[in-house]
Amino acid sequence: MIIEVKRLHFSYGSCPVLEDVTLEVEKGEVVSLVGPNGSGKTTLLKCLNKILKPKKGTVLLMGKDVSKMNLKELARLSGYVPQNGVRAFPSTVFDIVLLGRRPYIEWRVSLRDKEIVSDLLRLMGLEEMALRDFNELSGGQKQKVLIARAFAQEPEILLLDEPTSNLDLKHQLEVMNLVSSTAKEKGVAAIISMHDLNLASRFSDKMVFLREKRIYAIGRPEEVLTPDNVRAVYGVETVVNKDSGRPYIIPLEPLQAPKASAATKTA
Ligand SMILES: Nc1ncnc2c1ncn2[C@@H]1O[C@H](COP(=O)(O)OP(=O)(O)OP(=O)(O)O)[C@@H](O)[C@H]1O
Repeated sequence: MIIEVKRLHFSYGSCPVLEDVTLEVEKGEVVSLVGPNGSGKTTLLKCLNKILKPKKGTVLLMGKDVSKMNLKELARLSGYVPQNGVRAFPSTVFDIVLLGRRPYIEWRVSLRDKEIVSDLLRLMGLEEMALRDFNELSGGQKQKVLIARAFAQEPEILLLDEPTSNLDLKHQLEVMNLVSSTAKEKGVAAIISMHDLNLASRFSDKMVFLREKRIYAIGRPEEVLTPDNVRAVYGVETVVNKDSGRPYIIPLEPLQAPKASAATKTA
């Protein structure tokens, strides 16, 4: 098992956000974290990457307690792409992606480091902007550069927080295909928070539904992407279509909130 989360609890101050979260991810598995706004997806990813410290429970990466790892060790193991792109000092796209090699660079950048970066820029269609200032890119372009940086780390684990939120349809598919093929070919374990349930269904081996601080459902998309689960987690009626292999949903209507009482209306 590459990732093992055991009975994790997390609070911001006195406000609990995650309770009793247990999760296992194997080599080569792509797991999507889904759930409404504020359900704790980002918080969970940050606990996995030692950015946040859980109140209780453990996170083991490759069998080792993440709280006992130093930053270099963690960076070799895990590539994290935050939700809202970072602002960097003026630096080129090439140099930002090269930062992903930092855990491996001892005295100076090697030819191999540069080749890895060039290959990734080509693979992700970023070659033409290699010498542009990162801060001048569009939101989607920045997102792709940060994903390339995470890949440059050659990690065993990828933690991606809404990696496709700023991407157009074609780039969404390109990035998700890249994550999926890297997972399968290199045995990387990926945990990805997402809002697009259909994209999650198409590319994940497992989906994790978070609701009210806890895991509400976990399993293969065919098992858990059901109208009942979507209603319970999001409060939306859906039709689930299964005619193309993986299930995909067609949202109908949000469930009606209880009608306001006469007293409330006239107040
Ligand atoms: N730094 C913080 N301090 C206090 N509360 C926070 C902090 N960051 C997040 N929260 C709260 O923790 C809860 C979970 O937030 P989190 O960002 O993990 O959710 P999410 O599922 O990633 O949401 P979204 O889908 O909107 O990105 C929310 O109620 C949020 O308001």
